[in-house]
Amino acid sequence: MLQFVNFKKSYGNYPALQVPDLEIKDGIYWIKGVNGSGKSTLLKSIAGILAFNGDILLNGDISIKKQPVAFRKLVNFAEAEPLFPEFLTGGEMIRLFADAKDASPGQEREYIESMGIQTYMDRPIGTYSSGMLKKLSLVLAFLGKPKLILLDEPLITIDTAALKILYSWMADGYRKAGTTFLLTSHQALDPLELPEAKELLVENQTLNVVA
Ligand SMILES: Nc1ncnc2c1ncn2[C@@H]1O[C@H](COP(=O)(O)OP(=O)(O)OP(=O)(O)O)[C@@H](O)[C@H]1O
Repeated sequence: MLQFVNFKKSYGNYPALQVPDLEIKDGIYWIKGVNGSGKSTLLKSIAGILAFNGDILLNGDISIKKQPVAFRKLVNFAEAEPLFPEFLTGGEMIRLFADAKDASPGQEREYIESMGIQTYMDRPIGTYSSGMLKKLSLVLAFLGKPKLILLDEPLITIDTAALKILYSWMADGYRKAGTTFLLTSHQALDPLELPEAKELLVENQTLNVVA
């Protein structure tokens, strides 16, 4: 589902991450690695936020370099510490994303209600707490018909009820829609909630599938 071809990301002279040749099959993947190993660099590169050398292909033929719009329509990303324009309301942000990602009519309403964030959708994002912001960013990450959802530290700052909802969205996304998930987390995923989760390890400036 995701293929790295001579992938190299450097910051100046520092070679942060290299993945010469690796294919990741459909699934739910927990990306592990110590602080500074390159997990966020990996997700931001796949999301098309960071420039890098080499290529990343989706479903064997959609290249992030050659078909960036098609690629990014199918890949959604929630950042570890999301930053949105503070003057926009959550509802406006969601409508923007729903439009850009071709969400089906009413899809955003289902996610808003499921996460229970409808009460503050008309408030400017600048007034949100970190957990409120995180919930908004998680809703945005599920809009449209993504083939791949990247979640950077999705488990931090959200309350236990929201955590359960996130797990159920992921399980449904994978089992019913065949969406692949790559998520980083310094805390363990609940094996009862996501028994199919496999591990990827970022270590020594590269990425490996854990057997
Ligand atoms: N903008 C940048 N400029 C220079 N170096 C950077 C930049 N962003 C990240 N790095 C470096 O790249 C390496 C990987 O950073 P990255 O943020 O991807 O790690 P991480 O695994 O996500 O870390 P953490 O678990 O602490 O969030 C680190 O050595 C970091 O210092």
